[in-house]
Amino acid sequence: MGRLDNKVAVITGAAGGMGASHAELFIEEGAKVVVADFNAEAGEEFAEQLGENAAFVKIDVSSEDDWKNLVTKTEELFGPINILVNNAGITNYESVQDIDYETYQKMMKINADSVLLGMKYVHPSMKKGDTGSIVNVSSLAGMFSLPNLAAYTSSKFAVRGLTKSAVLDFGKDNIRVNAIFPGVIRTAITEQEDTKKAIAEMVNKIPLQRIAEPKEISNLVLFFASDESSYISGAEVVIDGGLTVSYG
Ligand SMILES: NC(=O)C1=CN([C@@H]2O[C@H](COP(=O)(O)OP(=O)(O)OC[C@H]3O[C@@H](n4cnc5c(N)ncnc54)[C@H](O)[C@@H]3O)[C@@H](O)[C@H]2O)C=CC1
Ligand SMILES: CC(=O)C(C)=O
Repeated sequence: MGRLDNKVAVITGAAGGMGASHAELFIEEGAKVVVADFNAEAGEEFAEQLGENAAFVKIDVSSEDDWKNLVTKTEELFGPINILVNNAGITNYESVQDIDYETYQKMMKINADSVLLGMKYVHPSMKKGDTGSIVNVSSLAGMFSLPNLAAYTSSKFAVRGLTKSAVLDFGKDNIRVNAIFPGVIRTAITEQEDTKKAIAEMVNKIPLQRIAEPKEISNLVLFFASDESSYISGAEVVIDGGLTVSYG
């Protein structure tokens, strides 16, 4: 028996990075998975690799119309949604004084507004089942700021706030909402040329002395997605190899 048997899951940003790792694990555990991403080429290929229990649906997570379409398509393919992982996100390494307003707004739309839209439009579908689970992906930068991360930090603090609001608003529908706060994980985001130096400096400070692999985050997401966490809502779990001990 899988830990997600009979569950329908939507994972945003699942064409690559951590989202793809979550999708693989969810499929192994018996879920039906919608790989939701705006990278259609990678997303389609990946969903095909995952097999008949996966499908790709194109979405720009900052578009209201795309969310409506995603919910309709998911229900047509697999039925009502039980699990939503709001994972898609982008980074920007600029300071408060240097960032231009347009870039700031784009970051907020993709990283934060997307979480509001996802929860808002998936909620009616989740209510059709007995229970639901939403996992919102913040970051260490949703707990503490780091230099030159003005927009990213704002957006990830917003994810934390939106999670708290949804815990209160969705509890009566037996929908649980939790947030995770990853540290430094090996994906395209941390491999970018312009960020390598900053990332290396962070990794030096990690008590476990290494970067994390995506699968290590997927194990936590799986726990929140499954019924094993049936009485957990509003949890905020930092998963960072101990890095934030020295921030607190
Ligand atoms: N990699 C890291 O060290 C950390 C990452 N995070 C967060 O984890 C989440 C996943 O990050 P990674 O896997 O590292 O990133 P990634 O860059 O490897 O993957 C992100 C995925 O999101 C998709 N995406 C980007 N914008 C989109 C949009 N507007 N609509 C739909 N899909 C979109 C991309 O196509 C890509 O498939 C993000 O929210 C990120 O902020 C948080 C803490 C640390
Ligand atoms: C990319 C990110 O969220 C970091 C390094 O905190």
